[in-house]
Amino acid sequence: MKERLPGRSLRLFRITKKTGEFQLRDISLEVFPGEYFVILGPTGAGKTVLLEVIAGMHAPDAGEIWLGEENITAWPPEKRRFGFVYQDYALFPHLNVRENIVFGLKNKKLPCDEIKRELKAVVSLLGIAHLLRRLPYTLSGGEQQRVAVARALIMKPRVLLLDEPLSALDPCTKEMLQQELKRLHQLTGTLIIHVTHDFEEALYLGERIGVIMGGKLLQVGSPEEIFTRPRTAAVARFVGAENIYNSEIILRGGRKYVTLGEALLQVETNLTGRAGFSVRPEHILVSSLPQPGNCLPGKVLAVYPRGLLTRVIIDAGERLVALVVAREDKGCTLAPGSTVYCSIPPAAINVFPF
Ligand SMILES: Nc1ncnc2c1ncn2[C@@H]1O[C@H](COP(=O)(O)OP(=O)(O)OP(=O)(O)O)[C@@H](O)[C@H]1O
Repeated sequence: MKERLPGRSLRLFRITKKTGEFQLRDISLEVFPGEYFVILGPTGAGKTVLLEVIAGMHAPDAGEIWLGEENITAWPPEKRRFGFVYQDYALFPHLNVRENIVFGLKNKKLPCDEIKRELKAVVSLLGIAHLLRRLPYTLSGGEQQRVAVARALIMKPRVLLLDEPLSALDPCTKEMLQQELKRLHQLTGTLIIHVTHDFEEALYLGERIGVIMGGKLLQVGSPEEIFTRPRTAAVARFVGAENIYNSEIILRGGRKYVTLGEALLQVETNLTGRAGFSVRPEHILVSSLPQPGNCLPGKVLAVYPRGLLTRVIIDAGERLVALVVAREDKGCTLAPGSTVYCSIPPAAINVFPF
């Protein structure tokens, strides 16, 4: 875990907010000073509503928001001094890039030379000096988003809120901007809360990730934890662990096992009784011969080549999805109807409470 920076953490205590039919439910969370925190969830999960409650655009129905030692729940957005960057950039269309960026500082009636100094710094940070005279409609999506980030950063926000800032960009620009956001965060040490539905983006950027679904914060943890140790079937499914089952935990000879079809698979867990478990497709080793350890026979149902990886659907008593690197399929014939053996190391089996 990264060393905590001095400064103020942002804490949410039991936030509830109803908008129409939808409700944010009892959300508690602490984001640490200088942290890059990603809120990850599917469409309609409540990510934007949560971000807008944090920004002060909506008052929560219940619960409190604290910044350091101050209860800011009733503070209007301008008093919070949080930056907000939208998915669609929301630049003022009639102002050029320079005017867009300095808009907030001009409103604050800062002296001209101070505005110039701040502009120069933020423009060089984002590499957009050549764009200053352009109008927003002449900019690419990536350029517009850089300008939107500059406009937020120049205000030296106490917290920077990013609402799906990369989702309208092509994959190449998106990757470049991801790297820039990481670099900007390292340089400025600003506490950032970044909302996305894209778990690869969350894995790359988040120092910690909170997964939200149906208005509930289901899990908060490091990217590694969320990716390999989801604590519910819903989170497991969302982060791409396609093999999800329920089982009784069976104790035999001092070891614990779960059942998959007819097979017993050894697991590493403190849980007892009924439990769920998930296995990521890329953690299943498919071979033509039985292997030592957790290994179950199966019949190939379907094979879908996907470039370097092949997606294999196997009937192993239960439906199993494996992703195999073509060169590493241990010479077995991956064709529908062929018999294969699936090895799943105990460490690759994520057991969670039922
Ligand atoms: N003002 C409103 N009135 C009624 N319902 C609303 C309002 N604002 C949001 N909602 C509903 O709340 C739910 C959560 O919306 P929100 O925009 O927070 O989702 P999201 O997780 O950001 O999704 P996306 O990734 O698609 O942007 C949705 O079902 C939405 O229709």
